[in-house]
Amino acid sequence: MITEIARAKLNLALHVRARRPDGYHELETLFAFVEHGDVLRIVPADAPSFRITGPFSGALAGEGDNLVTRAAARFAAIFGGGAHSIELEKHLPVASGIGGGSADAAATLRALARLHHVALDDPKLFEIADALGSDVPACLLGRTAIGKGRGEQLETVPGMPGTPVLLVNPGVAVSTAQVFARWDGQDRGPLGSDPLAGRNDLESPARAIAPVIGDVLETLAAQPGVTLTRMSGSGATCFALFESEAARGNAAAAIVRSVWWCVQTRLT
Ligand SMILES: C[C@](O)(CO)[C@H](O)COP(=O)(O)OP(=O)(O)OC[C@H]1O[C@@H](n2ccc(N)nc2=O)[C@H](O)[C@@H]1O
Ligand SMILES: Nc1ncnc2c1ncn2[C@@H]1O[C@H](COP(=O)(O)OP(=O)(O)OP(=O)(O)O)[C@@H](O)[C@H]1O
Repeated sequence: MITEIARAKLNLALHVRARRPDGYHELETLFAFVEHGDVLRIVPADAPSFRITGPFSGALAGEGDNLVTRAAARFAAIFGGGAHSIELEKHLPVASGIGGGSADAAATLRALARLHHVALDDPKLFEIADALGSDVPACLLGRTAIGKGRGEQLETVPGMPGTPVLLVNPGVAVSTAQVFARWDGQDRGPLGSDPLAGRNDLESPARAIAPVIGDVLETLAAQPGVTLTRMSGSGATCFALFESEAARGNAAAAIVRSVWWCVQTRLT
């Protein structure tokens, strides 16, 4: 059995530069990953099977299609390898800006590659990832990186491993396509030499759809020891970086009294 962690993705900064004729947007983003994530278990089997367990399995129960099974089908079409029994233990909220589905698809590709002796840097794996979604190549790479284009042009950069992080989601699912559609079309400039001094251009359109995001950001920014507060991706999950684990713990204790999903983790 192969086990892979599908780590949550954060956009430490996300600059939207242009709307493209194909309906996508040109981005400049700083991708980072945290320790917390979904868990994927894959074992070769006589017949294919797929089951979802874990605290957020219910949100996906009614959907016949899943990025995990799509990734497995595309892997099989290119590399072969037969049937598998797959379990996805869902810990990340769905449609929440931290790339849960993308991380699951990437973890599926990594697990199958390990099982069938395909090199993790095989360009065909990246082609499969690219076809599955804009965030999947970054999740396959799984390292701190600047992303350009649709998000698939990646350049690794030094990360800040071990930095204490608090993830907070107010329990509102936000559609990525709807948030991009509300972007006002104004280019506010590139990522600078310090991307952490940047911004998330999807924050304003996401807040128009889910105003509670403003409350989350305000609550996080008010916590002692916070060094950065921002929304990730198209929302609604927001994150805060802290100067110490103690400061993060105190913030989590204050926030956990609300009904918001709140997880203490670290950057990888
Ligand atoms: C917001 C981010 O999470 C930032 O990392 C990504 O840009 C979104 O990545 P994703 O969920 O993997 O996105 P996809 O599944 O490729 O696209 C979902 C929808 O988001 C919009 N989309 C996505 C990526 C992009 N660069 N421009 C877009 O306009 C499109 O309407 C698309 O139909
Ligand atoms: N394994 C999966 N986990 C979560 N969502 C999935 C999965 N497979 C398919 N989906 C579909 O993908 C949609 C987006 O889910 P996901 O959790 O990846 O969004 P997200 O966190 O907003 O991603 P991003 O940050 O890439 O925009 C869901 O509404 C769901 O219908």
